[in-house]
Amino acid sequence: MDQHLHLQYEVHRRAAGDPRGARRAVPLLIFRAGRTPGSGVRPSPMAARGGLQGVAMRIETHDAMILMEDVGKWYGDFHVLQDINLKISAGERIVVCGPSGSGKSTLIRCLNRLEHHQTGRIVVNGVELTDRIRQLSGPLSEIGMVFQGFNLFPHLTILENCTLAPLTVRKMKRKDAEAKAMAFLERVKIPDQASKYPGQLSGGQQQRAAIARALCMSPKVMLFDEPTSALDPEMVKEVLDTMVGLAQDGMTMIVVTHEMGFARQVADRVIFMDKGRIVEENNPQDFFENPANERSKLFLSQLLH
Ligand SMILES: Nc1ncnc2c1ncn2[C@@H]1O[C@H](COP(=O)(O)OP(=O)(O)OP(=O)(O)O)[C@@H](O)[C@H]1O
Repeated sequence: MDQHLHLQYEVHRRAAGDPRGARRAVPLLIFRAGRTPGSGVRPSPMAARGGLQGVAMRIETHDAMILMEDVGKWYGDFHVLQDINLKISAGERIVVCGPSGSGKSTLIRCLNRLEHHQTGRIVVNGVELTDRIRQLSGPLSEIGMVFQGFNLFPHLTILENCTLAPLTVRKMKRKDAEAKAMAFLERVKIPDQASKYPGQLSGGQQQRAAIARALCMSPKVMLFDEPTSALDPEMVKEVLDTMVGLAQDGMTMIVVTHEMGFARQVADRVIFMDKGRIVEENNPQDFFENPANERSKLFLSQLLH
């Protein structure tokens, strides 16, 4: 489970000291949300000084919302992602599956800078993710992520969880942010939980609140990392139904899940990973009925037993 929920605050500042004025750089300064109850939101020391942490430059990727080219990543000596090549268009629904430890979470965490790749290139929404961009910010803040463990702020109400980023990152007026949050809480069918704290909700309700919170930032793409694995079986359906609704609305989605029924119903493509590689990329019908890879066949047969 991810313990590090960061919110990114974007501060636009003209690049200082560029005598030619040719590089219209937009420094992206990152603040970190307080992680202890009551600590509120504080800028990192560097951000408080107005320091430069990263420079984003728009890259033309044609119709690709997400582009991964020969991406590699290591944890120490362990090669966790190898030769990852992936192109995802706006509106596509991708399900990523594979055995435990195959690198699925790491792959999607690289897309929003919770992890850093070491080789190759990742471009998200026209922005290349370089080492200088430490976390999502600017155009990348339009990526929503939903974690297995919900990661709601426990000391904030559900409504406050949903309005925090729109108020601080998007600078929305409180009235508008709250109206938007309530609209999404209605959509995920928990408007009556708005004034409660996460600990007072069921797991399924917390996960739907987490989805509503992500939607409040008007994301262009949503990443889901095993969103139902921590839920009791009776709560899985309510979360999957919410995700199916999002898919039907045309949201670009990358979903790491073992819920193969969801994959069959929703996915445009299924990506199967093994030992850090994408070993099969197929439409759901072929993937489930005629998997091309021996490892996928074994994986699917084990799921059925
Ligand atoms: N921070 C880390 N440091 C070292 N190794 C890590 C780290 N995070 C993950 N790993 C290792 O990298 C491999 C891939 O992990 P990852 O979580 O991406 O796999 P996964 O396919 O999502 O697995 P699961 O289905 O069990 O969640 C695993 O062997 C894991 O132990």
